[in-house]
Amino acid sequence: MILLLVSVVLVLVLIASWISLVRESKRFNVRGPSPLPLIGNAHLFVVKSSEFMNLLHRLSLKYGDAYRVHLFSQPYVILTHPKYLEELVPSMEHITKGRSYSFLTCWLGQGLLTSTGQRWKSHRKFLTPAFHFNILQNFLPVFCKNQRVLTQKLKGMADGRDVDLFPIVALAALDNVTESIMGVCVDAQKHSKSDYVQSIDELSRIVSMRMQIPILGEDPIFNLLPYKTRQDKALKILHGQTNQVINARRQELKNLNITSLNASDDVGIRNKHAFLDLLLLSEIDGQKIDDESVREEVDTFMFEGHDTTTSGIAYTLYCLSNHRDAQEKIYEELQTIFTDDFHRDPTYHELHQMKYLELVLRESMRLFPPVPMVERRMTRDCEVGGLNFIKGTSVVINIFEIQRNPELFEDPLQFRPERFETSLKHPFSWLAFSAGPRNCIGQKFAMMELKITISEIVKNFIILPSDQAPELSADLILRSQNGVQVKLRPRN
Ligand code: HEM
Repeated sequence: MILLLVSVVLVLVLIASWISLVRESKRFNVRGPSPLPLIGNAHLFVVKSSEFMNLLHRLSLKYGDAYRVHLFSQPYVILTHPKYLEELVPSMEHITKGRSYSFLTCWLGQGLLTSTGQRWKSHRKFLTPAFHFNILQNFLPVFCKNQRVLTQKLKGMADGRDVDLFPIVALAALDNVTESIMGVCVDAQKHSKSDYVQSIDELSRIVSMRMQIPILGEDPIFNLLPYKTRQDKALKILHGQTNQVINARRQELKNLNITSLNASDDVGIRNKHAFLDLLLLSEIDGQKIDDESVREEVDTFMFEGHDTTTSGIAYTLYCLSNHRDAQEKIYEELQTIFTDDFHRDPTYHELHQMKYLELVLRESMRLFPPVPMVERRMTRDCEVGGLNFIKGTSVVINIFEIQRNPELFEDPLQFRPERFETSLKHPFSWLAFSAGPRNCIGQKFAMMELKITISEIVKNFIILPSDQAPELSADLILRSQNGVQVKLRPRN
């Protein structure tokens, strides 16, 4: 009898859920697959991570360049054409991030990437000077020093074997960001097994899994699994390290009797703590930023500033491995810049002279955008760019797909850096650093790091193709299931 009752209740719940999902899906003026009871379209997303981008491509071919899916009860609209972005991307209203970013809040709290509203506005305003030329040029010697370690490492591998660039570059990028943002050297390239380095890796993996496997995105289920304990352990180590660095610098400033950015010429500009000092000494509405918020911003820059550049560097080198002509052009450009001593470090001004390299970076990040998608959440029922959204919809801008659209880029799968010598067909057709008010605040930092790394590698090595093409996978970052492989041969 009880079994019968339970079965009846279950069937009623399933029917109610199905009716509600079908009704909701009809409120969108875009097409999409019919939702199933309870799970919506989540079953479609049970694919290998290397199939994820292909799945999105197939869905856009079937349902158009704006389509809807439901992951459980959560509606998503996926946009694969820039015509829908004209109102959305520049908007100061639709700046709230989508649901996927919620997996990061345990780590980054209300840092710049994940926050919204007034908090985001005021933090964006006070953090913008951190990427001023005066501060960025402090980081140049840091990047060059870490690059020398990377070049030495790669020399030991330049014997024709396959080299998976991703993990090797990731350690160099981690060193670059830790030293420039926190002002401390963790020497990840030499101590890759340190608790801190391992915890960053662990947390990135867990966040990535939660984004790719819909069921792990559900907190009640995730919290029951061993991943939660592993996440807590990694968080304790990461937050502990950030707090320790912040406290040490706060004490130093106190000992030096420095209480504001103007107190000393050196503070905030010409010193290795430039970024941290800005956070510790700036004021918002006459108030210093509290410790927790400083920690959240430091962690945000640590997160955003290393996996992104790793992906950018690894995939650019992959593109170059298949295009020897482009490598030679970069090499020739470098010869015209470094006429006195070819192997010395570049100056900030010389990085700007690397024009062809810049085209190569733009083209590589068009084909392999390090951030393949970004997501906004609609905070009310609204119509934006001709599309109807209901409150709570996550709107995904599929940068990867947009940047490979044949309407916007001729022969889109061809690697052709010269295409960026002429203007774009649509202002939002190249979105590697996104656009509008929530674009990448670190893009100058990133371009500087990318130029230093790629130019040094091209100076020292010929990059040859491996037989293995990367199997693309995506979370917040474009990765590869089988690594990003190239072969290296020393020049000369
Ligand atoms: C090649 C390297 C990079 C790429 C392709 C990239 C791309 C992006 C993109 C697409 C966004 C928008 C994210 C969104 O809308 O959700 C973003 C935001 C952001 N990026 Fe980058 N990024 C790179 C490097 C960096 C670096 C080096 C830093 C810092 C050191 C950084 C810090 C940030 C921050 C803090 C945000 C959030 C900005 C806001 O919402 O106001 N990024 N980045």
